[in-house]
Amino acid sequence: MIPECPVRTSEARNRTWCHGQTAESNRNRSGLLCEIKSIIKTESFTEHYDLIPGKELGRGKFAVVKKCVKRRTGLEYAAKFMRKRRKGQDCRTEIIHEIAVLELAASCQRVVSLHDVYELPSEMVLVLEFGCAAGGEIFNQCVAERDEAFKDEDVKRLMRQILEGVAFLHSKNVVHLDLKPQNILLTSDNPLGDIKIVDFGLSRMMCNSQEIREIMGTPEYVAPEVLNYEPISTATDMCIGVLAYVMLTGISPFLGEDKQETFLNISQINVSYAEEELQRLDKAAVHFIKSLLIKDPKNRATAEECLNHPWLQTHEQNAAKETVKLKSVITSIPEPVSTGISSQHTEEEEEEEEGRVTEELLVMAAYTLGQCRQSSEKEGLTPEQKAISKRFKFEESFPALQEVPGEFIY
Ligand SMILES: Nc1ncnc2c1ncn2[C@@H]1O[C@H](COP(=O)(O)OP(=O)(O)OP(=O)(O)O)[C@@H](O)[C@H]1O
Repeated sequence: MIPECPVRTSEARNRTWCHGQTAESNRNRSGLLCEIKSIIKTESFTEHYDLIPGKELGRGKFAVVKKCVKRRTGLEYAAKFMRKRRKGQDCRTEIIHEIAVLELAASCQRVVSLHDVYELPSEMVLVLEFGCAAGGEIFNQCVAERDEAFKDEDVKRLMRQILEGVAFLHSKNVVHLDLKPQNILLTSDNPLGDIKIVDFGLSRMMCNSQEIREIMGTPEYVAPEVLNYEPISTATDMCIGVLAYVMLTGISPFLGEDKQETFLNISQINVSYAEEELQRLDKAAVHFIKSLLIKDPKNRATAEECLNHPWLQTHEQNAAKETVKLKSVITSIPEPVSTGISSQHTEEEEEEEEGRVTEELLVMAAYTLGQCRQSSEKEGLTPEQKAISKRFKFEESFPALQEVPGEFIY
């Protein structure tokens, strides 16, 4: 069952992504959507919005994102300015696709929402919600010192939300293909808010009859099949395992001394589970990561499966599941033959009984984990292989793999 992604409004829930068209006719051959519902405004952007001077929210190779205020309402937004031509190539189609994907995900609260679209002579401007992404990138906490970094409980909550967003996208056959800490924003950083997924510039629509093979992504987060030029699928997004590793430890598991070493680490799934930062973690968290850092996409856990992973269950959910299991074990035990001895329990006996039940629950939980670990080792999950990994360096950011003609200069 696809987990229901929190929706914004009932109106948003009813939005369709392809007005009067089938999904097939709205998709071109490379997995790009080509129809949008948004009205592209051609009047002057600055007539309606004031750019906040000096407030650049972010910059990618394709875009610069600036904070702005809508004159009519006084509300704040993030304006993403995207150049239409990049080194002589018309990239408008890619921008239209990004708009279409944002429209498709309009009912999912875990995805940034699109407010307005403008077309200027050389750029398109995507006016995105800002207030809900005011806490910045989760990258900042990933590179912070341990005392300022995410607590394990925070990672669990945020990871659940990321997976809700990704499961929603996958249910619509969209693969993001660039999930990394820079593309997961927070609604606030103190107190820690909720996540918003941004940047659908590399995303693609999947369809059964068509194989997509493209070289794209960011080196540390790219999946082995992308490096091997093998077909891309929703499993390609499950580099979420890398995200979980980074969020929990501050270490980028595949990062090598240079790009080649990083690629080698990825293609061999050269990842160390012996790092000190991993040793202190809940075993279920490590098992979660192991279920995703797998070479064969078919063997990786899906977003839905991840959402049901024991690590991401709340204490209450885990306890409820164990109680159900225990009840089924108890009911399967045959009734004892009556001996004529009174079966009435005293209060002390009942208390003792409860104690035994708790003990039994703990044993069952441990057994479940042990079993999972054994089976994943059988599936060929890497033993403690030596990997070259290290903490992030602020200045160290690889360019996206895709050959992008020219830098975006704004
Ligand atoms: N809605 C938003 N609110 C606040 N900041 C944002 C918002 N959207 C994007 N940003 C910031 O701007 C950065 C660049 O945006 P985005 O990733 O969409 O651009 P891009 O050119 O497609 O990037 P890349 O080259 O990494 O693919 C983000 O990493 C984020 O820090």
